[in-house]
Amino acid sequence: MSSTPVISINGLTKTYQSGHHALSAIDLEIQQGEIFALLGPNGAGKTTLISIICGIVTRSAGSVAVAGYDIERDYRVTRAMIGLVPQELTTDAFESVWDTVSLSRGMFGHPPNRQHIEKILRQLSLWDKRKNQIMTLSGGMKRRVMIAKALSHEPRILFLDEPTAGVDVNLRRDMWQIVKDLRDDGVTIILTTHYIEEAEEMADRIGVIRSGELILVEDKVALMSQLGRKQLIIQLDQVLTQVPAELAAWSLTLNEAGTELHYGFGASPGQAAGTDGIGVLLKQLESLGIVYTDLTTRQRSLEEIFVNLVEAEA
Ligand SMILES: Nc1ncnc2c1ncn2[C@@H]1O[C@H](COP(=O)(O)OP(=O)(O)OP(=O)(O)O)[C@@H](O)[C@H]1O
Repeated sequence: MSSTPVISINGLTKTYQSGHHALSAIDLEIQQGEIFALLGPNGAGKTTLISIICGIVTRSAGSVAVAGYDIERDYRVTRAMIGLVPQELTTDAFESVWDTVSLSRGMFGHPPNRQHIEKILRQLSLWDKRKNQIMTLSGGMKRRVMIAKALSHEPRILFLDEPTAGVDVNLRRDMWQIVKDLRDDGVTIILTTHYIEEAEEMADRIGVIRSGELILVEDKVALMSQLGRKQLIIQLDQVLTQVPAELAAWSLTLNEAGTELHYGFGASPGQAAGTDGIGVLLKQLESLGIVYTDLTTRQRSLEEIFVNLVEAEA
């Protein structure tokens, strides 16, 4: 991945005519060739943000540049670089797959290019359906047509607004593969999602948006290792009524039944670093005559991290 920002957003603010503040001073840079997932609850401002970049909604303040071009002053240039797959399916039901996708290319003023249309239809497994009317396709195939339409004018950047909302597990996995293949072709991808699993599976970076504020932007792996502390569960041979005072320094917690001690460790400040501390802890338990029957560790998932984050900010 190069470090050239393909999208630069500065102080972007949106207040709808109703007076609703949908976005507050968003600063964000999207790097060329990355998959960026915008995660947030309903009404957080995800669609508003991508609609502004795509020129569908006007900004109230701030600036957005795509490859250095301003999205309002140089609208035609920036819009031509962008493909948008909206949440709602918008296609003419009576048109054939081939005509729909070809027509979409023409709307961007591009001359016909049969080879390109064939390539994307094959890539999206739509080639065999190219003569079919859209209305005869399954929901999953219709979604693929939406992606094909968005790719028809060879955009450098593809926005996917909740690409897998309401689709079954198999199709979701197919979509993930399609998105990764597109990234391998050099397309920068920005997707919005409610599904943490989706961000965890696909994204290089994750932005969390809540009530119009971007509360976090982080590399996925770094995010998971910074926040994803591990937990050691010590199964006890006896029932304790409380954590022994001698172990106070370890910030242990006892489960309700008194049969398990829980120890959080990892990269968080103030905690014993790494796994070295565990050996010391276990020796100390032994010296206190506390017998354990089993040890397990678990890593927090991005889902837990996300829920904690949104709750902490609330
Ligand atoms: N045209 C509009 N006029 C007034 N308010 C709007 C308009 N469009 C969106 N909003 C409000 O702005 C806020 C952000 O909406 P937005 O669609 O960007 O959220 P979202 O994060 O995409 O939500 P979802 O996950 O439900 O799609 C919401 O409170 C919404 O009701």
